[in-house]
Amino acid sequence: RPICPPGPRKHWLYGNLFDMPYSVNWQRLLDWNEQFGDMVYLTAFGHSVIVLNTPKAIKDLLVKRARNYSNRPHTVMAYELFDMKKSMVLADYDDKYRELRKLTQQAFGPEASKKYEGVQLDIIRRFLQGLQKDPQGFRTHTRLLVSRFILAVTYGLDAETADSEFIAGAELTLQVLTKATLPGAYLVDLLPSLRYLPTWFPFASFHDVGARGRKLVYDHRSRPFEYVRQQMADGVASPSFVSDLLSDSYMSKFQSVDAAQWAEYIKWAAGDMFGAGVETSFSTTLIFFLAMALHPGAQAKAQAEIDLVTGGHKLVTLSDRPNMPYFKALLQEVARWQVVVPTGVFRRSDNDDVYNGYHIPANTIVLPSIWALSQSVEDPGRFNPERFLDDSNSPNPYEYIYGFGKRICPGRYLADNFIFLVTANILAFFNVSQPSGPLDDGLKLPSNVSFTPTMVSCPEPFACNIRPRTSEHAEEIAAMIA
Ligand code: HEM
Repeated sequence: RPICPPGPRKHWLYGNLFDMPYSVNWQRLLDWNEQFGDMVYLTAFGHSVIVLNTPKAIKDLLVKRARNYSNRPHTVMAYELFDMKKSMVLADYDDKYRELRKLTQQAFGPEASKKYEGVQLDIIRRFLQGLQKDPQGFRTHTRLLVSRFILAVTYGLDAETADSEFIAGAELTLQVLTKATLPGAYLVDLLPSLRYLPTWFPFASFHDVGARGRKLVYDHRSRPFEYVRQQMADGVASPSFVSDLLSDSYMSKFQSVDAAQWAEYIKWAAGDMFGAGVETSFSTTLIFFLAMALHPGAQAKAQAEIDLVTGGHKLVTLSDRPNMPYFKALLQEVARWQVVVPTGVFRRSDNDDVYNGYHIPANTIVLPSIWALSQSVEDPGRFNPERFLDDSNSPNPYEYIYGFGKRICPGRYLADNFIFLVTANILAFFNVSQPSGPLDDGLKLPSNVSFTPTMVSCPEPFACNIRPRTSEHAEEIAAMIA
């Protein structure tokens, strides 16, 4: 029988428990990559994890052998106790998932995504005004921006409704879910047999956490969904993921279940979008601010290009995009320079497998190291948009930052348009630079920022100066919304 792939030395009692890459240790990932190559294998208490470090290994397993590697890990807390097996992000790769996923890809596909440009620009105008009034609060404004964006495309909520009723609840659910989906965050996930302990048993407090989490998830998936249903019944619903998928043209495409069941699937899929879309888009926008504060030369080049294309005094729109090759390269470099989902979203192998002569046991957690791919260019630490000006030079980050194969991010076209519109309009109207005065408590200099070691990795709080480019720009921003 073939042996498992190589990996760090195992302790006689707890194996690789403390090596498990559930939080991102950049240096360790780099060392493993150099030491073990394509695949790194870790094991503890009967759980195994494989980190895939090369495009070839990722493609061979996650794409070519998709049938075996398209499920997610079943954590006791999130998957079972919170009932997240109903969600799209954690659902098993079965017929129901495939059908729902196909329709989601249509609803958020390249063509369909364009219809959200108007609502995205509305939200961006408010964001630019927020930045002008309170530039130091750029992190808070960015969070509000991306939350409004996701609630607008998922449920068609306008900014006022989203702010007043739904964002706080969605944020709270996201916090609780983020912890629960991390394999091993709760003892019950390391020792799943604990879940059979009765609720009154000491150490069984995870039952309470599970029951509270389940209620929270159910509430915050139902409320915005029911709101849209009511709006549809009243004939006033804006276009959105939910109103599209509940419409007759989509309903008729879904073969295997009745209307009530279909509505339940859509409710759960819609509830996933906040968790999947907010943190990723938030982090990407912050990384953009960081890159611009640190690289004034790249910023000036991008602004010169924007001015040439738009005349310098109007909102950048998607139609401007084909004429902005430098900005395209700059966004590719932002995406590569600091990837936001460094270890991918975990997968699970269904059956035993053999790859390159190595045994991969069934139920292994599989991590495609998006970070390793981002580092496989010349001088990876250097922020250098020029590397993407000649398309053939470096692998295109959009081929890995959104994941792989059957579970590749279905929000990628929406996210891509949105990130373009947000970042191009920041530079159209503002200069971003290093802070000049003393720093507020808890803030770092852009040159000194570290990134959270979480599945979606985000820059820690940092300071930067954000000022309208000229007094004319300042007036234009102020006039964007009366
Ligand atoms: C810059 C922004 C984004 C990045 C970098 C990103 C990245 C990713 C990655 C790496 C995955 C895992 C794919 C895999 O398993 O191979 C994923 C999954 C997913 N993303 Fe995104 N994403 C972004 C924005 C969004 C947005 C805006 C939405 C929704 C509107 C979204 C919805 C989803 C969903 C639902 C999944 C789960 C798909 C499944 O399991 O079938 N993402 N994303």
